[in-house]
Amino acid sequence: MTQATRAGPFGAGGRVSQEGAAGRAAYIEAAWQRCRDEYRLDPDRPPPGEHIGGAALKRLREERGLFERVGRVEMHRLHGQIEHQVTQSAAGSRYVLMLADASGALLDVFTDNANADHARNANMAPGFLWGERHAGVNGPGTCLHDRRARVVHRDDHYFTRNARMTCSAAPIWGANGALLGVLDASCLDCDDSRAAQVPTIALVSMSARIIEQLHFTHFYRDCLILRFHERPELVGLPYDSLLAIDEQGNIRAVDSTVPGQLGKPDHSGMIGRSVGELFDITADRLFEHAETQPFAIWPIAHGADRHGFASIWPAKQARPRPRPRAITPAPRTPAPRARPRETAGPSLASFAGTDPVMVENAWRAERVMNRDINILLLGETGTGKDSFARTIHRASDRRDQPFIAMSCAAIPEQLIESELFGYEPGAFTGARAGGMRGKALAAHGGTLFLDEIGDMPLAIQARLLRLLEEKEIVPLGSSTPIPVDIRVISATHRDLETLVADGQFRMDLFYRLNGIALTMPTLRARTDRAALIEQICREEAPSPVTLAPEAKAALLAHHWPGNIRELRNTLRTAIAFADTGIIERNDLPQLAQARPAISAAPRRASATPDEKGRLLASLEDHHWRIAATALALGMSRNTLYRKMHHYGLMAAGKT
Ligand SMILES: Nc1ncnc2c1ncn2[C@@H]1O[C@H](COP(=O)(O)OP(=O)(O)OP(=O)(O)O)[C@@H](O)[C@H]1O
Repeated sequence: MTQATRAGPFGAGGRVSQEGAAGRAAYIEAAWQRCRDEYRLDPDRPPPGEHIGGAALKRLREERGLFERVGRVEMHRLHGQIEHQVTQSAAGSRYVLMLADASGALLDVFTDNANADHARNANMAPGFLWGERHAGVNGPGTCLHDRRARVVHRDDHYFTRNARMTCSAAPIWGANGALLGVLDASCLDCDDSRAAQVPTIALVSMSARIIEQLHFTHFYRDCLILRFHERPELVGLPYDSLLAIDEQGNIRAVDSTVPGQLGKPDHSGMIGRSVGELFDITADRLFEHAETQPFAIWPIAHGADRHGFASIWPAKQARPRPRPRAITPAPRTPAPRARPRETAGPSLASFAGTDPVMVENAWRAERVMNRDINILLLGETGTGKDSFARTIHRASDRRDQPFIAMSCAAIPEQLIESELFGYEPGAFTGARAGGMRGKALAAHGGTLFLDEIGDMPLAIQARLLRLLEEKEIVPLGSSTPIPVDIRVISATHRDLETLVADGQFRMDLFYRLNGIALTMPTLRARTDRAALIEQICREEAPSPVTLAPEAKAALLAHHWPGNIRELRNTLRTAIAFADTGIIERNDLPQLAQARPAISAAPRRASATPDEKGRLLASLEDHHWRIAATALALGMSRNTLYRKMHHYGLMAAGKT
């Protein structure tokens, strides 16, 4: 068939035939229609194959390292299996296997030497884009669009250059409904009928499932994995369903088969719930199983009439499970409080807890943290932007390099430039004799965290943009640029788009910083509030404490305008007062009283008339010590600095 005569399912002239072209599936017709009407592709004029470029491919592979690694192992196995079970050809397989991410970019290609040139000429090489928009109707592209396993047989392909192939492609799902990518087996020069593809698509779908499971169990290696199926002989095989259970006994993630197995529409109502809410087993019993009978298979029920079998796989990277809180008051000995260290801290998954928004944030951060993509963290004060930035840094491949934080709100405007870019000796009056390196250079090789980026003075924004684009700095008083290799994470509670609209923030800088924006949920919106309260109690208490039920109820009901920071401060104080080792409701007096206007008001609300006076009084009470004043007012130091700046409050003698 020549290009001129290829009509596809539309028939000659591009019209959709009444009954569809002979034997073609409806999904092929729909895909042709998309390519023609939506993507404006001409079947007779294929564009050249589109490649994402070497640097982008390198970043993509770094970012999808785990996916590619587990994919490659399985592709190797699948290739051998297809060769023996499907082609049964002594001359070797005619199949090329492809693994692509969810955008259709090929990450890996596997074939034998005989097909390697053919595959390369057909753009079957890492970095080429096989989404429908670039490659017309094809196995990986149409599978990704439809999110279902698809066979695209010979003339089903939109472009002639692919019309001798048959592709069998299956989606690969990540945790909590995310699409990871696609696995495809393409038979080059395929003479078999469409029906003959049935064994191939079955094998590809099974391999996609195996990749899903390997990825899931590895990604959640610090969790217990609960595996279940209605038939005991299928537990532990690729047919069963997987849940990741954290050390509190809460469901952190579910794989793609769980909602169907439990008769739910999707995963959303499950994340963050205790395992006991879905199954007839308590968290403690589950942990006991993990310790005493790992991998054993036992009956389990979910819902009144659903019975099945389960086994528990212990965490591969175990973190100690907290012991149940002692009810008997423990003698309280003063001990130094563990302070968070920058070099040690939770993994991304455990920082996220089980709140679905945070789980999604961690998932997305993991995907970009090793790429040249700037991360913008948004959210109210105290929601954990700074802590999340540090966690991302620790999880990234820059973890052994510096993490340098700079708050644009805490530094006087005239000093931000020199703090960030450094200066040469004698650059200005009052400069240090030896000059200063600046935060950007100090972060070389690591991460620069720009907190309160919305407060970055307009005058300095152009220099910051240059830093981000050119990856070099010019210290004040110098004319020689210094190359720097930094990853930038910025954070703000402010609405940057409004600042851009008001002319207070450069649009080009906004887009540059906003490679990916992650919004931190407020504490009151977090579904894992109860677990966070327990966790912070453990972190803050020198010896075990128990929360009385009324105290717990009050903590859960509180509005938390200061978010996790306020919660931590509240618990710290309560622990200090709870002499018996039990936090009672009256150890939480601040939850009862109406909150002072300055901390109860939303961050962007206009100030109350007496706010300045209240700030001044508190500053004086605390001898102008910023940390102590901020703590007493229930706000972050950044917020306090900003308000002081706003009201022109300065300790006598300071300028
Ligand atoms: N996931 C978490 N688990 C435990 N504690 C947390 C978590 N996230 C934040 N915190 C605690 O909350 C407090 C505030 O966190 P952080 O400074 O990161 O918030 P922020 O959003 O950067 O605040 P601001 O915008 O006011 O600077 C810190 O004490 C931190 O330890």
